[in-house]
Amino acid sequence: MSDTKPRILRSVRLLNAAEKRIETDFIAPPPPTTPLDTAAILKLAHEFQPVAILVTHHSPLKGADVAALPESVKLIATVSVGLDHLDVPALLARGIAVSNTPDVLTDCNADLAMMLIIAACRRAAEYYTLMKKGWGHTLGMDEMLGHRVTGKTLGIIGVGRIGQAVARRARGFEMNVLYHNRRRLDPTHEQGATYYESLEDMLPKCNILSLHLPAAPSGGPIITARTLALLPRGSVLVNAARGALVDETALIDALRSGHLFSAGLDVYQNEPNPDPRILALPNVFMTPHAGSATVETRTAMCMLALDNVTALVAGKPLPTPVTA
Ligand SMILES: NC(=O)C1=CN([C@@H]2O[C@H](COP(=O)(O)OP(=O)(O)OC[C@H]3O[C@@H](n4cnc5c(N)ncnc54)[C@H](OP(=O)(O)O)[C@@H]3O)[C@@H](O)[C@H]2O)C=CC1
Ligand SMILES: O=C(O)C(=O)[C@@H](O)[C@H](O)[C@H](O)CO
Repeated sequence: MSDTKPRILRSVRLLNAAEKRIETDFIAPPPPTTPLDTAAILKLAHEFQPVAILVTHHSPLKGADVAALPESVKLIATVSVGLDHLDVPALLARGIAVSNTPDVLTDCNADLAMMLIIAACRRAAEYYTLMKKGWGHTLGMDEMLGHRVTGKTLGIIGVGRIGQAVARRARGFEMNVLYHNRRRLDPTHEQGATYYESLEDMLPKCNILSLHLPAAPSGGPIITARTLALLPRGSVLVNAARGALVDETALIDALRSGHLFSAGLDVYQNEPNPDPRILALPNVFMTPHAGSATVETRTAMCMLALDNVTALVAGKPLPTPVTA
């Protein structure tokens, strides 16, 4: 090991291609066998004095954690597009650059959102549970019926990279796509989707609502008892964005009462231990925050995070800097 190579830390073991690159290009401790929490990262950072730290949303760096980073750290490279685990203004104010991994995960997250939409509409969780129990009786003509996906009205909150990719997929299912952002897209990017400035106007028209906006660092949930009540009875909620966007008690009430037919969830307020009341609901199809969890995407995310470190140490512009 030559000490002329840059010293870096990562909070998780990366994919093999990225681990090989770390061996060749950087000096780093052995890959963690389990993800490091924030306290462990800070401790190691003081011992190791890295120039950059690769983190994920499992290891937040906010408030006092930012102040506690050693002077050696010049870049926090998050292996995620989401930034809600980082106090970006505080990091930038300390002169620490921030990078993330947009675009490379867009398609896989949109694929997973479509999986949740279809699974929630077609009762995949209940079918799977029945089959694992051994099935055992021929279903009646009107037993365990789901809802058709083709042709339905899909509302999307947050039509950025991932939201637009979901909208493209939805068009393949002949869905009518409505969307809400704080600002209307340039009409050339709308591709037939209809903009609603107000959720009050959009939600009553949705059969399915899919969330693809970021969680604001200090913001409350956008899906509450009030916004859920605006959805038509029998509609479906999908969240592959962030758990903090949904008031889970309101969601549970809506699923129990039948106001919502079902939900498809990849993210939860309390990860990795979601509310047991959600786990107990039959009409929720759940995945474990796996929106980007493919070999191809996770490899690309790790490599892009390292590309940012390489650029930083070479004094070049970061490929995917976070500016505010
Ligand atoms: N489940 C998983 O594993 C993954 C989850 N994600 C989540 O998906 C999120 C979106 O990623 P990506 O599409 O790349 O991000 P983008 O920044 O491209 O898109 C976000 C969109 O949300 C809109 N938006 C932001 N705030 C609001 C608001 N308060 N109300 C309505 N719309 C809003 C923005 O438009 P405007 O500014 O006009 O409002 C923008 O169009 C990430 O932040 C992350 O949290 C991402 C990857 C994997
Ligand atoms: O990109 C995001 O915002 C994500 O939430 C995901 O891609 C996770 O970062 C990924 O699961 C690594 O922890």
